[in-house]
Parts: sequence; structure tokens; C-alpha cells
Amino acid sequence: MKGRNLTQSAAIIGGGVIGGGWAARFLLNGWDVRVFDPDPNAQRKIGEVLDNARASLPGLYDMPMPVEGMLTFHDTLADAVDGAVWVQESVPERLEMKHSVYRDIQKHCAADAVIASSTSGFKPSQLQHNAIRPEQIVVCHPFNPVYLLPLIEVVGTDVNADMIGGVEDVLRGVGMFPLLVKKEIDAHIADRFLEAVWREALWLIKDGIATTEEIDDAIRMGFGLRWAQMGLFETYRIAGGEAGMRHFIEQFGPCLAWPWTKLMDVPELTEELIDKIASQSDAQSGHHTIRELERHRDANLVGMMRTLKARDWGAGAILNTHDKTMNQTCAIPETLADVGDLNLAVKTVERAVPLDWTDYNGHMNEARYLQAFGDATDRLMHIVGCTPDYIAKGGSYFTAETHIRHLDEVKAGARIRVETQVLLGAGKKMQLFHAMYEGDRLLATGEHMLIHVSLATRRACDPAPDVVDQLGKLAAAHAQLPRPDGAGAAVGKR
Ligand SMILES: NC(=O)C1=CN([C@@H]2O[C@H](COP(=O)(O)OP(=O)(O)OC[C@H]3O[C@@H](n4cnc5c(N)ncnc54)[C@H](O)[C@@H]3O)[C@@H](O)[C@H]2O)C=CC1
Ligand SMILES: C[N+](C)(C)CC(=O)CC(=O)[O-]
Repeated sequence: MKGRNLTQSAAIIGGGVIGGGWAARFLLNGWDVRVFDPDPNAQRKIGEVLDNARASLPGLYDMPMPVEGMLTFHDTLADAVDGAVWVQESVPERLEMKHSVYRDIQKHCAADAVIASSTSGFKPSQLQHNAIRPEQIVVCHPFNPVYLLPLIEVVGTDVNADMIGGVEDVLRGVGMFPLLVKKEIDAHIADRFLEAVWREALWLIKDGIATTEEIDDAIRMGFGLRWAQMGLFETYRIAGGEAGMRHFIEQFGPCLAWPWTKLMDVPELTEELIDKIASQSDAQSGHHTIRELERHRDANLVGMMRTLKARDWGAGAILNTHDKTMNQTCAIPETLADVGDLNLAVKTVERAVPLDWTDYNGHMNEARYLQAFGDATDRLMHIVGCTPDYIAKGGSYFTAETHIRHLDEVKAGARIRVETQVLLGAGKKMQLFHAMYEGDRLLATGEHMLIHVSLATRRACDPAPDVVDQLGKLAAAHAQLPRPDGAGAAVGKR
């Protein structure tokens, strides 16, 4: 059970929109998850959220995620919290309901378990009021979809300041970005912004200025894209031109006193206004089910987050950090010394198929096979000593020829593995044969001829002695393996 820590078990109390997302986040990061929700539909709903999560989250990483934990549903809250080290409360946003749930949780859970609340707006001191052990209760406010978005606002009080570090560690361990809110405030940080934007949007609709669709377009065609990667202040710093933030404030500061927003004025949510908003929203998006919308949202988020990941920027940098932690458990060798048995093909890739690697046929697109085989080649180069340092000194390999055979299909979220056999590793040449599997199922093979080059002259040259030596050792060992089926095949030849 590689990568799975059997001692970690999380109880999810309330398995609706947010509780379902939490269940997926913990489960896919290897935790056992125990759910309590009196709704008879909770199991079905969580199952559907999990399907979406399995198709989207694992592929955000370039490493395999831990083996999924065990999901169980419980008839009583007492049973659900039994043995849980983390209890995530996600019941509706009603203070008296949360208080009653905490009383029940604290009667049955371990005294040192963390009780984390998903509350969007209550302060931790309000949640802790009259609790049996107030110090157990902390706000951990996530964002929907909890299984994809890394932000988690962590808010404690004086009574539990010393547990916050441990809480943050657990959240980082499941790939999240804990943002510590140092001083408690209603609605924490992010929801205060969302609330301001929401109020303004309600006014624009009520006053007949814009429809739900026009407001969404105003966000998604423009500033929403900016915010996803630079937030507010970095964006406005750039908007100030070369003179930066000071100039920005000089220019736009006075507008703050102009009637540009209504902010604190809240339009009364009359039946008429609610009908107007709901029917505009139906006209805009009613042709999609909620699950369809969720799948569009997830695919868009995955694409954007993977772009940020490639640039090691914002939310993408958080994914890279989590990749490094998972790399410690996935046993893909980095050096020849890490390769256990030289006489076996080397595991060079293990990962899930990202959602944005799939196409209109509902399976991994042909171009992505080459990407996975390219990653396998990069890893093999690293193993034989062609590392970033070596490349920086001017030596590298260029691919001269590739032959891929597509043998079986594979879908988003599936865990794939590439095993690499060196067919030739002598002089300037390196010939690799990659075999891609899902479990025991052979999905594709890739045969690649690479030539060692000088990056200064861009011409073929011999590798440095160390690379010659390490590649030679692997090639000699792999020469004892049977020649792989399909090696040397031409297109159309079986
Ligand atoms: N929906 C959202 O966008 C976000 C919500 N939150 C917060 O998460 C919490 C839950 O919100 P949602 O998931 O949206 O609500 P929801 O209505 O989708 O789910 C609440 C779930 O709690 C269950 N429940 C009710 N009483 C219960 C009890 N006594 N014990 C166990 N389960 C019980 C319900 O059956 C339901 O499935 C709230 O505090 C909310 O502010 C936080 C971030 C975003
Ligand atoms: C609308 N909301 C206040 C429940 C939103 C949140 O709490 C966070 C989110 O996911 O937008």
C-alpha cells in the first residue's frame, strides 16, 4: 500500500456540496474518509462528486497520487468520528446548528482530534462559544471545488494558537494552501471580496443594467482571468505603468469617492428580484445540468492550473510543491544508483492522465502519448547523468526519430506507467523503447532514436565519459532482456 498512511482518518460531518468536495480531497490524498449525513441522497451525491474529482485532481500532478483511502458512510455521527484525527464540519451555515453538531462531535471524538469548520463567515470564537473543548475548534474555510482549489483560510483564536501549525501541515499534506487569517473577522478574507462583488452584481440586475450572463461575461472575459494568476494588487501595480502602485492610486484614488459602487447598500431580495435572477440564470445556463457545469468548470480549472504549474506560478507553484512531496513515495529513480535491478526495464513515468490530455473521443489524445514518452525520455536521460547541470554545461540529446504504436485507449484520471528499455546506448546514439501501461494493460509503445549533441555547435558529438559509462551499463544489462514486441516495426507492419 505504497504512499498510504493507514493511521489517517477524516470524518466528514455534512456531505453536501462542500463536504463532498472534502471527502474527495482527503480520499484521493490517501486518507480514510468516514461520512455522516442524514440526507438519504448523500451517498449518491458524494459518488458523483468523486467521479468528477477522480477525473480531474490526479492529473493536476506529474506524480502519482497516493493510493486512494477507504470511503465509508455511517448511520450515526458517533460512529463517523470514531478514530478520526480530523473532523471536518460542513453542515449548513446556521450557528445554532453548528453548536449542536459540535456538542455531538465532542461527546464522541478523540479529545486531540482537530474539529475544522468549513464555515464561510462565522468567526472561530462564535463557533467555540459554549463548546465542551473550545480549543479543538478551528475555521478551515475551503473554496468550491474543494478537491481542486488549493486555498484554505485557517482561523483560530487565542485558545488554540498552538495547534495552528499542525493544522496547516495536515492541509499542506493534502495539497492545499493554508492562508492564516491572523485576526478573526466575519467572512474571513476572500468571502468579504466575494460578498462585495455579489452585492454589486445584485444591484446591476435589480436596476436593469445587466443580466446574469452579461455580468459573468464581464468577469470571465477580462479581470477574472487576471485575478486567477496575479490577484488584485499585483494586477493594479502593473496598471499603474512604470510608476507602479503610487501612480495607480494617484489616478484612480479619487474614483473611490465617486458613485462607482453601491457596496454596503444591499438590494432587498424580494420575490421579484429573486425571480428575475433565477430566470436569467436559467436562460443563461439551464441547458446544462449542475454536474455538466461542474465538469466544464473542472476541465477549465485543470487547464488553467496546469498552465500555472508549468510556470511555477501562483496556484501552480502549490501543485509543484505537492508533487515534490509525492515524489518521495512513488519510487521513480532519479539516478542509476536508484535503479534497483539493472536487468529490468526502468520505470520512468508514473502519473494520472490529466483532464486536458483527453479529446473529443473521450480518451487520451495522440499528442499526449508523445508527451508522456518525452517525459520518460527526460527521466532516462537524468538517470544516465544527462541532468540539468550537465545540459547547462552544453551537452544534451536531441530526438531524431519516433515511432509510437497506440494499442489501447485510456481515460482522464487513469494511472499510467511507462517502463523503458535501452535498445542501444553507444557513441552518440541512444535508442529507447518505452512501454506505457495502465496496470497490466499495455496501452502504447514508443521507440525513439536520440543523438547526443553539443548545444553550442548544435551538432552531434560524443557524450561526456560519465554519461557514456552509465548509459553503457544500462544498455548492456538491457541487452539481456528479450527484444520488445514491436521494436523496429514500421507503420502498418504487424
Ligand atoms: N457552497 C459553497 O460554495 C461553500 C460553502 N461553504 C460552507 O460549507 C458549509 C456547508 O455548505 P454546503 O456544503 O454548501 O451546504 P449543503 O446544503 O450543500 O450541504 C449541507 C449538508 O449538511 C447536511 N446536514 C444537515 N444537518 C446535518 C447534521 N446535523 N449532521 C450532518 N449533516 C447534516 C445536509 O443533509 C447537507 O447534505 C457551510 O458552512 C457553508 O458556509 C464553504 C465554502 C463554499
Ligand atoms: C458563497 N459562499 C459564501 C458560500 C462562497 C464561499 O464560502 C467560498 C466559495 O467557494 O466561493
